[in-house]
Amino acid sequence: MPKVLISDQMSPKAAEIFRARGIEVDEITGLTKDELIKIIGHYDGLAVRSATKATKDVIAAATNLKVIGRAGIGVDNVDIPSASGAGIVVMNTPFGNSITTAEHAIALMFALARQLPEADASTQAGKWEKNRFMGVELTAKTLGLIGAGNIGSIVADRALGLKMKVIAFDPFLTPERAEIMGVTKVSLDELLAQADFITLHTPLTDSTRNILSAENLAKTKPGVRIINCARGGLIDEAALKAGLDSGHIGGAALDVFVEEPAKASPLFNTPNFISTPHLGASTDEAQVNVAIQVAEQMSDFLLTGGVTNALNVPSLSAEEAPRLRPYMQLAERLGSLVGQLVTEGVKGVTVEVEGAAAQLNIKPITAAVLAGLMRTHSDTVNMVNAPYLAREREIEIAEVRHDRETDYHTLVRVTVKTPDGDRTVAGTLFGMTKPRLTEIFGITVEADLSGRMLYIVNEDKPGFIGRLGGALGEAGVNIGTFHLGRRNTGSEAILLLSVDDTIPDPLLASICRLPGVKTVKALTFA
Ligand SMILES: NC(=O)c1ccc[n+]([C@@H]2O[C@H](COP(=O)([O-])OP(=O)(O)OC[C@H]3O[C@@H](n4cnc5c(N)ncnc54)[C@H](O)[C@@H]3O)[C@@H](O)[C@H]2O)c1
Ligand SMILES: O=C(O)[C@H](O)COP(=O)(O)O
Repeated sequence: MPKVLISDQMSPKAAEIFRARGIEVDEITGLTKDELIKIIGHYDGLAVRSATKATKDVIAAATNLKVIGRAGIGVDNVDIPSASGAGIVVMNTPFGNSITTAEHAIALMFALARQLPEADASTQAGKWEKNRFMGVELTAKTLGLIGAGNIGSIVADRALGLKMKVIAFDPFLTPERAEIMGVTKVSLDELLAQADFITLHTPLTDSTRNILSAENLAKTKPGVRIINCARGGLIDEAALKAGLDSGHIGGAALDVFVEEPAKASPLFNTPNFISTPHLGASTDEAQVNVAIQVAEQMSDFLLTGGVTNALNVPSLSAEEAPRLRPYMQLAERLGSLVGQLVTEGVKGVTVEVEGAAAQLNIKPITAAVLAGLMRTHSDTVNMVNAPYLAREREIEIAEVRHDRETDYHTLVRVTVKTPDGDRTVAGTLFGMTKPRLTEIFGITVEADLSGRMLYIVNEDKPGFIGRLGGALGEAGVNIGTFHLGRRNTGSEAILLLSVDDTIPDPLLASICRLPGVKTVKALTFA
């Protein structure tokens, strides 16, 4: 039974779903890094929000971990390259808390416009400072969105409802999408110059870090009010403090900080500054949404292989998974076959699908080919990390879907480009479930690829099979199955035998010395 650790505060719905699906769950929050490292090896899945840091060290200790699920959007607390390298799927729940976070941004915009926290504190202190808190209307003001994805779009929709004009800077926003959203696409400088309110809704990346730098803050309209419910690090906090102190910035509301938890910040107690402790996603509705979603996604993956919202592996629905599984097995074996037979450096891999296979999601098939191919050289390769390792090794990957009639109902063909030329193998599924080799390096050979096998290329001359059988028999090696193919009569033949025992090296050497033998290779398939 798979075992999952929930290491951050999460709606009880998550644990309920795991248990209902037959998965064992431990809920242990507030773990230190060392405590997490000590126990993570026991788990197949780790469910987190933003408090748990799934760092390189944690991942190195996670010897059984297969999936990390983020109940929320931002995955900057998960070292994805390390997870990919370790073959761990990382998934998030990209929409479950979007409305809630957008509403928090709008709430902070109202709070800034009317200085609600300060007015509240003053009133409750018995001061009744009616003249001190003069606000501004939102109607007809310009809201500048930096980032117009899921959350930015919802903020735009709500702001348009408030009769604001909305402009957006987002390099990936198409003019068509901007029109549908009812916003004007602008450059960053135009946004800085025009916006009365600026709200940030981008991830923290190299291109967004300090996007509101001292230089950019200086380009904003005097009195601008700024909201950040996305990620700490998008705004230069020292420059923001200076802008608030000088009065150039009329107000700022931060839900997120460079250092979290932010227990001491120079921004605290600055006039016109509002803060909340990373509450963007904190509503009952959003937390139930993300908890249900993460638990369903992780359970699907652990129980059926279905992949949804993964950041480091192609998606594969729970319905697709059972149909694709035999193909992935076939693909993995074809990859493994070429991986074991091709010794020269692999420069490229082409995966072609024909017949029924051409109707399927090709990405997982390719990932399985690469996993099989590279597993020959590494025990830690799997479908998750194989495409990354291939890219790292500068292996060119191509995928081709054929629409033509074939001899087989369904076919997967793998061609590996090597310095000595292309090497192609192909296979089909018997009864749509059983992987079966159909072609090896241009020669038709039908065989199961499983267990221990012996691959031999020899001159197609009489007497060879008898001599080979004799050599194996004398060494006490039992032949399970025997498959034969040849290019032309009397030319080159290929023999694929399944054998019950490991073939010792001296026996391989003596088979190599049999007259007419060109190549001998012992193969193993999972
Ligand atoms: N405060 C919270 O509790 C909370 C809750 C949910 C999400 N978030 C954060 O909000 C952010 C946005 O979430 P989302 O769901 O809208 O993400 P999203 O991926 O749907 O949208 C992000 C947008 O940013 C744009 N973008 C990327 N680089 C950019 C750049 N250099 N300049 C301008 N735009 C750029 C992208 O094109 C995209 O449209 C994420 O960082 C997420 O982690 C915070
Ligand atoms: O990216 C997110 O989803 C938010 O930052 C929410 O984080 P939280 O789950 O820790 O509240």
